[in-house]
Formats: sequence, structure tokens, C-alpha cells
Amino acid sequence: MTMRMLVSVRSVDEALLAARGGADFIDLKEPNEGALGGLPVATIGTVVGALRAHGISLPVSATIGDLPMHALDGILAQVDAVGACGVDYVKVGIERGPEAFAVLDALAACNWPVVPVFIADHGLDAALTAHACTLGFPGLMVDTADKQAGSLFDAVPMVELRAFLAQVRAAGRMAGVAGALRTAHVPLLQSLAPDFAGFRSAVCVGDRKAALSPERLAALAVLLHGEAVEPASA
Ligand SMILES: O=C[C@H](O)COP(=O)(O)O
Repeated sequence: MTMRMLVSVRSVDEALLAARGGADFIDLKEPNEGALGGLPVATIGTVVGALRAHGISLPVSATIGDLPMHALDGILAQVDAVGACGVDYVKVGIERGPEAFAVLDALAACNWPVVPVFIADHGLDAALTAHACTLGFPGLMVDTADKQAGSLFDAVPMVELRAFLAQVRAAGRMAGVAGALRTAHVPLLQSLAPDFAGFRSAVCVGDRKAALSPERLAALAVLLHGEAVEPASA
């Protein structure tokens, strides 16, 4: 199965660029607010509405923001707020540690399609991801928080990434990876073969907080999908 491309965007214009530039998933976040920085819920609703109004039915995910694991009530409240915006998936960052198990249990019991995003700067906790695989989430993802410290492949050995993917596949769920992935990582990604790979840094010129670059997006789409996508304008 072809690896799908998730592109993180912060506005209607960027979402349209990403959709027309070959993205398979539109991921809503505010890069200025951190690795999983959340957009205001009003903006999330506006972007979802604009995509649908343009006849774009691509799946849309949105993050709830970088909330600590001890803030369970806040996490659940934000999941409710983001889920109510009409997104297909609500992404929640999961920091490894003892509190993460209870957070996963609570997320599995809420009424929204949550995708836990395991923050892997200090490696993956196989017991935690195995637990998540028992809870019925539609997909599981890994990502990194510190985008300056290298890529996911610097943080997590390939053997552990393969084990994560095998865990998730055995549970019949989608597996996604992200973490300052660049075009140079595409061969490694193809070897890993996740269901989807997420990008922001690679599709901006310079910092991931900068604007989305249609040219970089088109170049990445060619590498991932093997076909030319015209750089689009919003
Ligand atoms: O969900 C995917 C992330 O937004 C990817 O961002 P990044 O490529 O800067 O790590």
C-alpha cells in the first residue's frame, strides 16, 4: 500500500495549497505554538468548512495543543472542543511516563476518533504503545517535540520503529510517523513503509514556522507518490 502524505497547515490558504499539492491528510496545527501546537477551535472549524465548500473530502486531523499528561481534564475538554469542529481525527500528544496509561484509557472512552501521537524524543515505550493498540484508536502515530535535535530517525532506532509499526498493524490500525522528516529521509520512510508520514519542516523554506512552500510540497509529493503535482496557488 502506498504511504500517504500528511501535511500540517495553519490556515485556509495553506490547507487548500496542501490539498491541491498532493496531501492525503490535512493536519491542522499552529507551528508557532510548539510541535503539536493547537489552532483556535474557530480556525479549525473555518478550515474544515472551507475545504468541504471547495469539494475537498480529504481526511482532516487537528491537534489539541501541547498539554502535559497530568492535565487530563484539560486534555479531554480540548478533545471535545476540537472534535466538535468536524475533523476526522483529533490528535493528542502522549508523553511517555506512568500518567500516560490513564490518559490513553480516558481518550479511548471519549466520543471522538482520537489518534494518540507518541512523543519519541526519548524513545518509544513499547508497553505504552502496546496498551494503546488494545484501545480501539483508529490510528497511532509517532512524532518528535524538539524539531532542532534531528529527525525521528535520530531519536528512535529503526528496529524500534519497525516494532511499533508491527504492533499497530497487528491491531489492525493505521500507523503514522513524523518528526522533522526531510526529503532525504524518503528512502528510509519507504523502507519503513508506514501507512502515512507527516510533514511540516520539509514543506517550509527554513523554519517550520514559516509559510508552506508549494514548490517544496510538490517536490515531496513527487518523491512520495512518484508523480508530478503542479505547485498550486491558493
Ligand atoms: O504531524 C506532523 C508534524 O506536523 C510534522 O512536523 P515536522 O515535519 O516539522 O516534524
